[in-house]
Amino acid sequence: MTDDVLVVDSLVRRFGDLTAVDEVSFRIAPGETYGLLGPNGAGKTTTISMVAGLIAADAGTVTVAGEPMTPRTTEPKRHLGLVPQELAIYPDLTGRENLTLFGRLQGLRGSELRSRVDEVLSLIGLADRAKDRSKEYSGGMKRRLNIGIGLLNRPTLLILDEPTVGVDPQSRHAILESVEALSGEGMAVLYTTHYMEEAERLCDRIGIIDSGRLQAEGTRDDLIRLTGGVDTIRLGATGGDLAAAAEELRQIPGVERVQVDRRSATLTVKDAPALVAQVVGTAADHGVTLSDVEISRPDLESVFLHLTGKGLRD
Ligand SMILES: Nc1ncnc2c1ncn2[C@@H]1O[C@H](COP(=O)(O)OP(=O)(O)OP(=O)(O)O)[C@@H](O)[C@H]1O
Repeated sequence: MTDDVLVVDSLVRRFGDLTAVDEVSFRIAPGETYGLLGPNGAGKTTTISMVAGLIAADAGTVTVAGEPMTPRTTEPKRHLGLVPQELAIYPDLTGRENLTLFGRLQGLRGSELRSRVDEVLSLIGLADRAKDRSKEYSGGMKRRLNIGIGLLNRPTLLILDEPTVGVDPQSRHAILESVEALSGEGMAVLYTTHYMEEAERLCDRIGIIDSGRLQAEGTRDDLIRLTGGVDTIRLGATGGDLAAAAEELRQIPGVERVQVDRRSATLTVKDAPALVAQVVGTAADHGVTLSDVEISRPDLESVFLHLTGKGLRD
């Protein structure tokens, strides 16, 4: 027995000679946001299409809320809210009318339908535009309405397929905030993206997917550790005795290496934000005048590069 909302076990899907999804396994617990992070063509949409029971798997299983999911099963689909990449809204209907129509299709009626539509409109930040036809909405507002449709049935598991692609910054912000709010209410979320910033901000755990295979999985910090990643602090100097300062910088606990040239020192350290004040203070004690201080830390882009030898946006 498991309490996990979603269990994906050794999922495989082929298209002709291409194995689009190759032995992918992961789990999502209640209230957890799980990100599938990978470039275009990595297999994200194909994976979630099997999770949502839209297409059949060639091998492997999907279990939603304890029940097996296949294209033929209906019961586990009640627990799902699927927000596809493509918009599935009626442009001539208002936001409210769209939600009401889809709510009816899902079996909601009367006052229950009206109150759920109101709740969803406020969740997606469209309450004040509810009476406008959706064709008058910005691209981002249309996407938010698309997400709203996926929320009507109060899903246990919400699946969002690259929900912020091509949206304006304001709508992107609103979408990310809604996902955080839903997750805060205990909803499990499966979120696909090729934006590492979104995976870092939203996801409790992240699966890095490329060429149909899950290359690695874990929290952001777990994944960063895979790179053997260390931080760097770079000091740019316009004057003072950098070499003498470097001798002392090497003695600071947590500083692993210091490389010095005429105008700069680069420190390899364990935790740059925790050490930067002491580093700057030590340099100042040696009369070093700093022109700039730069911290860099490995991110999920570095992890992807480490695992696959290429960038996320190649
Ligand atoms: N119906 C299909 N027939 C043939 N090949 C397909 C089909 N659907 C997907 N593929 C291929 O499977 C691979 C994975 O595609 P998929 O759409 O799952 O990737 P993705 O990570 O979601 O990328 P994107 O964000 O571009 O959709 C790609 O090489 C794609 O061309």
